Amino acid sequence: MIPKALTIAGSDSGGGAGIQADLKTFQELNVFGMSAITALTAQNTRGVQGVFPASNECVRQQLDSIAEDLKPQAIKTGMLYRSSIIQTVAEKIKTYGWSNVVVDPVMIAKGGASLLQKEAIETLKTNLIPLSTVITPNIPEAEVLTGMKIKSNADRKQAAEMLLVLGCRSVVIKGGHHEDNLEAIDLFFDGNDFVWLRGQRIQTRNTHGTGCTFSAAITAELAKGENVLNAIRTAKSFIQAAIEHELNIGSGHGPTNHWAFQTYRMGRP
Ligand SMILES: Nc1ncnc2c1ncn2[C@@H]1O[C@H](COP(=O)(O)OP(=O)(O)O)[C@@H](O)[C@H]1O
Ligand SMILES: Cc1ncc(COP(=O)(O)O)c(N)n1
Repeated sequence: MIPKALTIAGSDSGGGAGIQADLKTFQELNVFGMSAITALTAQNTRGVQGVFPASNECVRQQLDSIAEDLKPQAIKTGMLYRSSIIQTVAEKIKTYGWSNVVVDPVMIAKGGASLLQKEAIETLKTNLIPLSTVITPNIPEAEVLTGMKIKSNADRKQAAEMLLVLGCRSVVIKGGHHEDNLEAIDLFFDGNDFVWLRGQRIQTRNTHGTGCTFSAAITAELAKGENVLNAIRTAKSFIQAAIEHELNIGSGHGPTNHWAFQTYRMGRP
């Protein structure tokens, strides 16, 4: 069976984050990618110039069209923008019984633009996170979701425990925003074990779309039937290669290199 994955997210016209990063990542991991677009953004490596959200009906119909004909073995959510879109997505996940749900709680673009309305945070917590297999907040997102400051490793563990109480089955709190300048370390927790996933920190400004790419790689591996921790380990290796082998595209925060994992880690077939 061909593994198929669905991304429910925003479009990044610059090609480095959002739907575009997700589909490129699925493709690189040999997974057939599908998409439901929640918002169009006018965006490049310098920032977000415009946000044009889709109607609820538009999101609903995309999800129905996919579900009626194609069965994704895993799905991810990225930019959802407003509360009613989150509600629509949560309803459809339940209606279609979709499993292997990765929720990337995208809130703010690296340049500072808001990709999620403030009043939608509560809906994310109550409607969508309880349906998820894994959520992948960065440190600032984990702080918003828990209401606590995260500085030390002990803080991060405590935040992971609090996030599990929201009803997700597991969590990875990503360390890209941590002040450690030698390593980028992510923390996985599933209610039993804490696992620290370490990687060398690359000194670069080309980190546009790292979070999208990381969660898409987890989704692709889940679609193939991998368990959550193995999926996260592969995703960590995928994003490490994508940051390390930088492309230097654009004059701002450039995209990561989505073909680096295949080319340098796996060797192209
Ligand atoms: N400079 C870097 N060098 C190596 N890995 C990084 C770097 N920045 C982020 N990462 C990794 O990329 C992934 C995405 O993390 P992060 O940047 O925190 O997410 P987001 O894009 O949501 O803010 C994580 O696995 C993180 O450890
Ligand atoms: C449409 C869209 N979705 C998500 C992000 C977040 O990007 P990042 O992965 O760098 O946090 C973005 N900039 N644009």
